[in-house]
Amino acid sequence: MAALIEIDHLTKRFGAFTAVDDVSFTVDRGEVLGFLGPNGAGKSTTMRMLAGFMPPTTGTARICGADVVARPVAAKRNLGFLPEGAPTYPEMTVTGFLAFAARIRGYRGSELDDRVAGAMHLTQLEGVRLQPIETLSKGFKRRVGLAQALLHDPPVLVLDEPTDGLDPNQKHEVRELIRRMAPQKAIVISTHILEEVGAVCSRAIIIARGRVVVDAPPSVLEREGRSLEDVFRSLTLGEPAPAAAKEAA
Ligand SMILES: Nc1ncnc2c1ncn2[C@@H]1O[C@H](COP(=O)(O)OP(=O)(O)OP(=O)(O)O)[C@@H](O)[C@H]1O
Repeated sequence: MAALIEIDHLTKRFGAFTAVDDVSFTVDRGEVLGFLGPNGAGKSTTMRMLAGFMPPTTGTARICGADVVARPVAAKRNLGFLPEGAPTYPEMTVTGFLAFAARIRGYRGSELDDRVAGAMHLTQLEGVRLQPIETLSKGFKRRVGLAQALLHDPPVLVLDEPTDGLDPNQKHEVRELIRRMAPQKAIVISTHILEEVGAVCSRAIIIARGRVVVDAPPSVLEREGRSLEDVFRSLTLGEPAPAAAKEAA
């Protein structure tokens, strides 16, 4: 069976600048892929293209077999996407926004209420349910975005920095949530927090200047007595990949 996420030779150019350069990878059910790279490496651009929010210049992305450009509705039905930053519609309350998102997904009546309550429970938002999003702290706004991505319990999750702005307890909760969901889903998370990769990811891709420089399990990257931070620094500053990581790629 095909992987739930299939990215094939994806490239994005902004004028003469190539932000994402011929990126290919697949993610199977049960995998949590950590997407790493320095600022400006092309992580968010890749995730936006995968989520169907930005058209690629060339290449394709498929979610559960549906091309995100040719069959956007089928692809999005199976996708939960947490974009960078805060959710739109800042004047809406948390429940109002989640109910709106659930209606767009086709839920009505008690099923809609159950979906909203379930997503708020998973992300521990009950205490702020009636608060306008614009009055929430950064961490709570992030969790509203995450709740929106989880509403329909999709098989594919694409989460752009899911723990950004969260306090240590909340980071722990979100990592636990990702771990719990992992066996049933294909999950991609981007992060700058290297310890998060060891904590939740079964595989890591490091991207630099738009290109994949390594694709391997964190345990393979950390072999030979090197920390993930050392590996990240050497790969993104231009050194060749360690032999073990290349073999796994
Ligand atoms: N709409 C756009 N127009 C022009 N350039 C863009 C656009 N969006 C992104 N870029 C450029 O593409 C490159 C990759 O950006 P991207 O946001 O994907 O990086 P990133 O790896 O997510 O970085 P960060 O870790 O800082 O979030 C950057 O140089 C960025 O300035």
